[in-house]
Amino acid sequence: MLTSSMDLHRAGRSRASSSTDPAPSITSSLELSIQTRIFKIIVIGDSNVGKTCLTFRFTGGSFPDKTEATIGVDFREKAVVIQGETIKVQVWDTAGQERFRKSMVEHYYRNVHAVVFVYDVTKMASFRNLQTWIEECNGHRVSASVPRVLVGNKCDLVDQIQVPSNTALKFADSHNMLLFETSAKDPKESQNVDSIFMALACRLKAQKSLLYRDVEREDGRVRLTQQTETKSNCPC
Ligand SMILES: Nc1nc2c(ncn2[C@@H]2O[C@H](COP(=O)(O)OP(=O)(O)OP(=O)(O)O)[C@@H](O)[C@H]2O)c(=O)[nH]1
Ligand SMILES: [Mg+2]
Repeated sequence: MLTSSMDLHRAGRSRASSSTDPAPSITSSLELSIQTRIFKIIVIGDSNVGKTCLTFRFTGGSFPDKTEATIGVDFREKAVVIQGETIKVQVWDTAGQERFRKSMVEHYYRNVHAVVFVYDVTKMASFRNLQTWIEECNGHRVSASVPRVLVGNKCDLVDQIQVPSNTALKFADSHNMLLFETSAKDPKESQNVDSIFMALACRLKAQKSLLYRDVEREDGRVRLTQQTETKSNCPC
């Protein structure tokens, strides 16, 4: 799992103060946690469409040399600044293979803030299967107000494209989703990959104020309870 710059920053601060007085260190670390909003974004789609590579490109800024099928889920995080506010984008890179995801599905959809559906532009079957992924999402009571986007990946394989852009666009329109066609592999597309997650983060910031109010302790761990309220439009 990658660590966000916010995590490093937070760890640094708490280490610095803990050498003199451990009590303020715990307090300031907790205050920072409370102040930082977290947007949970899940990435869904067939196995091999490039979910891991896309999330790696966004959070790590590169294309992984080698990937293996994701088992369960991999968490990746990135701190982004939107209109002066630092927000932690928590990306859930889910498993596409049924055998590696079945025990995790409930966790994927719980308290999700946005959904990214991915298909492979060189595999028509991965595009057709989107309907099944959308049904699974709807079946887990994900509210219609949760933003969803469609991503056609592997656009660098120009000679192998099977899913025409206009077909994908029609599908996206009919499901009220934005369409991004991109490549996790092509470094020239990296800004486009970033814009998928940034567009969602901006939209979420405009929609909601996720306030972390009630701090509970459970099994020795601190759990932050979130509350949602409406906010003004984001000009991003
Ligand atoms: N040419 C090209 N290959 C890609 C791209 N993105 C991913 N791949 C390749 O596609 C294969 C699968 O990528 P992954 O990111 O592991 O796929 P996944 O969707 O996470 O698969 P699961 O974890 O099994 O669900 C790997 O061999 C990647 O190198 C891309 O944009 N272009
Ligand atoms: Mg994967």
